[in-house]
Amino acid sequence: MRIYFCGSIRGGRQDVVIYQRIVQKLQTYGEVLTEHVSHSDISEKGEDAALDGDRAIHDRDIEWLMSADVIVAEVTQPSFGVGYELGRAVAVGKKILCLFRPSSGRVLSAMIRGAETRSRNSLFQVQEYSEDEVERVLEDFFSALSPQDLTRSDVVITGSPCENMVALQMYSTTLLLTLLTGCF
Ligand SMILES: O=c1[nH]c(=O)n([C@H]2C[C@H](O)[C@@H](COP(=O)(O)O)O2)cc1CO
Repeated sequence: MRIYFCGSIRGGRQDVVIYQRIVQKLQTYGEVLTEHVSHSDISEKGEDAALDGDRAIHDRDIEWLMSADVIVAEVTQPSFGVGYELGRAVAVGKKILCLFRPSSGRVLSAMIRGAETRSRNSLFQVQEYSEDEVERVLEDFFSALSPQDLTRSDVVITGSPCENMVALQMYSTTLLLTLLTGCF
């Protein structure tokens, strides 16, 4: 399983110790693409972007994000980058878990809390937790994952299989007619 972990960098590094615990636990389930987010030698200045500056970080991370099976984000420390990553992940229908600690005294953005869908197989979940229960919260999340959750597709198909079949047939017929009329 490919896991993309989101955590604040330029938004503030106060929670780096909890990021380390999360990444360590995530590594028992699969490959954590963004392990560096938990490294204590990365400061609020961000990675040493020797390669090609911020564009290289952005393009690399978006490529990882799109290839990930599941996204786990620690959202207690507000971060533009994490918010952006979550928005891009929602747009392509990724399975997302957001972790928030109410003990921080912060109030989570409505654009994160309000994105939660409450159906049984919800793609976007917000989980409140306290530090001592972080491993258990992750265990519960991963043990409830179903194969359907693990989509790597960039295309979100919203219709029922039957509706999609009808749409495909109509599309093929239109294409055929266009080709035929183009020939005469
Ligand atoms: O140096 C970096 N490396 C990097 O991978 N990121 C990505 C991963 C994090 O989940 C997210 C953090 O965003 P921000 O720096 O705005 O807090 O952005 C962000 C930065 C710096 O903005």
